Amino acid sequence: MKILSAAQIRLADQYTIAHEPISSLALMERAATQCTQWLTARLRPHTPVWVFAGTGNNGGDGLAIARQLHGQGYATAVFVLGAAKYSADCAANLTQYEALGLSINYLHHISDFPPIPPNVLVVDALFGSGLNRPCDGLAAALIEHLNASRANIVAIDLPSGLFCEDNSQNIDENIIAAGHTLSLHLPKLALLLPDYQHKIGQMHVLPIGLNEDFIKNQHTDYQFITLADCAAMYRPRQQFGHKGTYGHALVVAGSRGKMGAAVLATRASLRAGAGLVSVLTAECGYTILQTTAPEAMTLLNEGENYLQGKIPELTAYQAIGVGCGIGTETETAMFLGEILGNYQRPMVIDADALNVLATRPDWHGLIPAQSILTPHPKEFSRWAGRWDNDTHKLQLLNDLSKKLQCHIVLKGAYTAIAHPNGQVTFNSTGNAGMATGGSGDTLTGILTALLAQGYTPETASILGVWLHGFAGDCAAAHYGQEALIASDLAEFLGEGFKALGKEKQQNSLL
Ligand SMILES: NC(=O)C1=CN([C@@H]2O[C@H](COP(=O)(O)OP(=O)(O)OC[C@H]3O[C@@H](n4cnc5c(N)ncnc54)[C@H](OP(=O)(O)O)[C@@H]3O)[C@@H](O)[C@H]2O)[C@H](O)CC1
Ligand SMILES: [K+]
Repeated sequence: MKILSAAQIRLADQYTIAHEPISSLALMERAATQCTQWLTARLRPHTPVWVFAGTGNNGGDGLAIARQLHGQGYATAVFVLGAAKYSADCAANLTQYEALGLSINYLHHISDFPPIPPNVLVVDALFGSGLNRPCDGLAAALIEHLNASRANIVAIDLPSGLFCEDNSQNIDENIIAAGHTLSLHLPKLALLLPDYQHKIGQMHVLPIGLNEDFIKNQHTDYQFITLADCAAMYRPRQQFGHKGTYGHALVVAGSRGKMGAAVLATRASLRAGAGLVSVLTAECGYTILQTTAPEAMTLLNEGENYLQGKIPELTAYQAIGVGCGIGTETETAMFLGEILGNYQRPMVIDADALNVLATRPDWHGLIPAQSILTPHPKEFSRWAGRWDNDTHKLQLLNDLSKKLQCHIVLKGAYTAIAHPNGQVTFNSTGNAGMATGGSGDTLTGILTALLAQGYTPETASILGVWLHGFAGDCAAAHYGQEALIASDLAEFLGEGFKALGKEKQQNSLL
């Protein structure tokens, strides 16, 4: 699913209107219907709904939603901010709403702002993708008033006051704090970045039938990965495959006290479909690994408590995942340097391997091109320095990806993957329950297994992050987010592969 700019979305609107063809008013009606259906599927009967509308098409959406809800028996009230020039479709919906004998409350001054009763649902239709300057004056005052009311707010298209892309100059209190944001047809970049998640709430993308061919031809550096996208990348098992077909993954992980990281990465690698998995760890982990991951071969190095000494022959492995729980002892750093110096295929580099390399920039040239690095934000800041806001962070992510020619998976909600070609992929799966120790080790195992099976690094990075999050969603549905632990993730990976297979099969029948 592409992430388009506000200008591109407007072009998609116009193209759809011209080529479907459909009138802009009918397209607005279609958008409103999607929002109304979303609302009525969740509203308790007879919940009063108060729509705060602007004078543009976002406001037009709001007025159409209010009319549709009224038609379904909901008690609605409409408040229009100012009475400046209305867009044609907003004016048309004003007329239609009034034609029902329903009154419109015009807000000209702060004194016009109504107190919001606690049981009212507020629909925010003040501004959408047409916001072209930070909110101020009466608009800012109304946003502050609505936020202060602590009402449940559903934002149409965007929380009013939030720009589609760059909010680096925005002011937090001038943005609606919504519990849910109904993004029309495509997500906007700002809805996928952490800075304003407290304003966006849960994002829902509602299709409104924009012309897909037009969208497909639009260039964008940003994509939001979905089940359909991943199914297209997924390669189901062939009948005559054998374990050699699916590669040999090497997990280099673990040290005394952090052997669980090696177990999690190894088990995830097995569950993610590698034909063979070996795990290279310190001697103290031998019995642990042989017991918890008997399907994997355990290699020992010369270190009792952490990796050190001579490295094994590496040519037998189609992929190596290194870093989980290895610690940052000097001998371990030397061991890592040896591995980097003797392996040229793309690797997965995570956790302590990232921390070791962050302090050794002179070793960065040893990182094989197209490798997959998987920092969490703190590990990333050790590589890229601090950032002021999400826009700056994305720039740093892109810069590092291009500099190293690697795929950088910046874990978070939503996980963002910067690719060396300048593209950035945002993941659509996962939940807060996955913010638990060992979740990253599991992702490293998955990515290593996908590389070993011959997926390209770009595909492996996207598919692996999606599978990891999908397994997390299944685990959260089963255990609840609080009770979800990292070892659950590998157990639900199969659900992700089954979902991909089903989606692929359905599409292939077309
Ligand atoms: N394809 C789709 O996604 C569809 C989206 N729809 C809805 O349309 C809006 C976008 O509508 P638009 O009319 O372009 O703009 P807005 O409604 O977001 O904004 C209204 C006008 O407000 C003015 N403006 C901008 N910034 C401010 C500000 N800070 N303070 C005050 N006023 C502001 C601006 O006019 P100016 O003349 O003042 O510049 C805007 O034009 C989209 O979000 C969807 O909700 C369609 O309904 C269906 C298809
Ligand atoms: K809005």
